Amino acid sequence: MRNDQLGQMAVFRFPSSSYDEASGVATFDYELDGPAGALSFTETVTFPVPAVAPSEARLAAFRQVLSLLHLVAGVSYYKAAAPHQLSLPAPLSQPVIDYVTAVYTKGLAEYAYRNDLPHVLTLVPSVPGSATPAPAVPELTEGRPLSAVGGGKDSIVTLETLRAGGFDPVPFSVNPNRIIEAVNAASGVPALAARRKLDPLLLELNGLGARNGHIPVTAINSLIAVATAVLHGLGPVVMSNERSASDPNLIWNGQEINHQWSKGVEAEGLLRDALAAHAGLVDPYFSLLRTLSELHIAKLFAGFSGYDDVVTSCNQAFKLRDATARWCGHCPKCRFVFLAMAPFMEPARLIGIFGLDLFADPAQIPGYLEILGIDGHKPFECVGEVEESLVALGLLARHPGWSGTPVVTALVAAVPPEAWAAASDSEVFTPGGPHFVPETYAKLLP
Ligand SMILES: CC(=O)N[C@H]1[C@@H](OP(=O)(O)OP(=O)(O)OC[C@H]2O[C@@H](n3ccc(=O)[nH]c3=O)[C@H](O)[C@@H]2O)O[C@H](CO)[C@@H](O)[C@@H]1O[C@H](C)C(=O)N[C@@H](C)C(=O)N[C@@H](CCC(=O)O)C(=O)O
Ligand SMILES: Nc1ncnc2c1ncn2[C@@H]1O[C@H](COP(=O)(O)OP(=O)(O)OP(=O)(O)O)[C@@H](O)[C@H]1O
Repeated sequence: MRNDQLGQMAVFRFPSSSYDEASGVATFDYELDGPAGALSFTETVTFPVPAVAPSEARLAAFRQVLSLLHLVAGVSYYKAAAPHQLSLPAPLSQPVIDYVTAVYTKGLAEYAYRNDLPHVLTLVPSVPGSATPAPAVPELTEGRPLSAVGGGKDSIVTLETLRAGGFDPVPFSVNPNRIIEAVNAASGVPALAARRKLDPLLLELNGLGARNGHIPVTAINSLIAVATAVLHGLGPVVMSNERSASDPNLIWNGQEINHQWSKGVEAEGLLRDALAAHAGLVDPYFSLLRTLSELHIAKLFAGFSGYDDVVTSCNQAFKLRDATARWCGHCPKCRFVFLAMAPFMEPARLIGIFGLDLFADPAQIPGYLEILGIDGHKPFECVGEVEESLVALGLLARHPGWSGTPVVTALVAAVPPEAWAAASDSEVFTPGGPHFVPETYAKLLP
């Protein structure tokens, strides 16, 4: 199939899905169709098979979560062509339609912006009828929490906070690579894992120049985590998504473009409502760190030195091919995390974690000016708010170990007086904003 044929695709469909209880393999089929012909894709997710067979009620709820995952995981294949029609396969309740619509519009907003495809922002799926919401079944989400581990500082803070609070969390990851495995080993807690495999045809089409871009991967990982928790008789899925994940990078065509949309609080609320309506799950998913800034989380992370040799937040280390061993040292996320951790660590410790000293290298200055809001817009990466970066820099200017370094010196001189005035320590270290943390867990937060 040539690239211009892909451009003519008119509709994206969800032909079928299946689940094999013995092997734990779920299969999700997708189809792009248009005047130049159709293309079919199959994605598989292999769930850990529970030692004890789940009850009928649990299995029924699990299958409902799988049917939602089928819809959401389609974004990877939809984006290869971005047709105007999204044809959902079955009657759905309104909260599910709302969530799926948001995943394909707001979750793909960065992709739409970068590929200049404004129609994606206003996509309206076609649905063959409406379904009645499921009755609530509270016992399906009572149990040990499942703590999603991505290998970075945030999920380590969550895992350790849950442990310290006596919640006995089960670490869980999708496609754990050697970094996540090393983090799990450092925690000493036995972990669960699911394996997700993209259809190789997608990568082939990418190679031929198909449309490509960012997808709301947290939405997919979250649903795989919820499905695993339900299957294994565990409690809520606890995420580590911070306050700043809800902040857009820019406005385009009157709509917010947020690289981290599926980590934001709007996505969290919509997903919770969809899981309640579709599978009867009560409080199945929340982010423990929702009210905290990235800087606050970095401060908490500094209290857990047992992960220094393994923690890695750089996205380059999580590519399917040619991944870096740990921190790449030259992306916005590396810059931001180095800046956020530095006020709370002596140079030797932080340089040990990263394997290099970003503040010794003047070539890092232009990238830092973006993060500080002095140049360009907030980078399309998981970085904190401009205010947090300014507060961190203010702390570094007074830090004996860091204040005289070439990068800190240059950045302190570059920040205009009005920017310093707008940055307030108290806001950054005061938890705030909307969240869905249940009462029993909220007491764990500072
Ligand atoms: C690791 C990474 O940043 N990947 C993005 C990158 O992909 P790249 O081509 O450099 O390498 P691969 O990750 O190996 O992917 C190969 C292609 O496969 C497709 N694909 C991959 C995963 C998936 O779930 N669906 C897919 O369709 C895609 O076509 C890849 O080209 O650039 C891509 C294009 O811009 C991005 O789509 C890749 O992003 C991954 C889905 C990914 O895992 N990204 C996370 C690191 C990420 O962005 N996390 C956000 C969370 C935001 C959210 O709302 O969820 C964050 O940390 O802020
Ligand atoms: N492979 C994965 N499997 C399960 N959950 C994941 C995976 N990758 C990320 N997550 C979860 O998704 C959320 C967003 O991921 P993100 O990469 O921002 O977090 P992180 O790795 O904990 O920390 P950092 O921001 O330092 O990278 C977090 O709650 C994280 O635990």
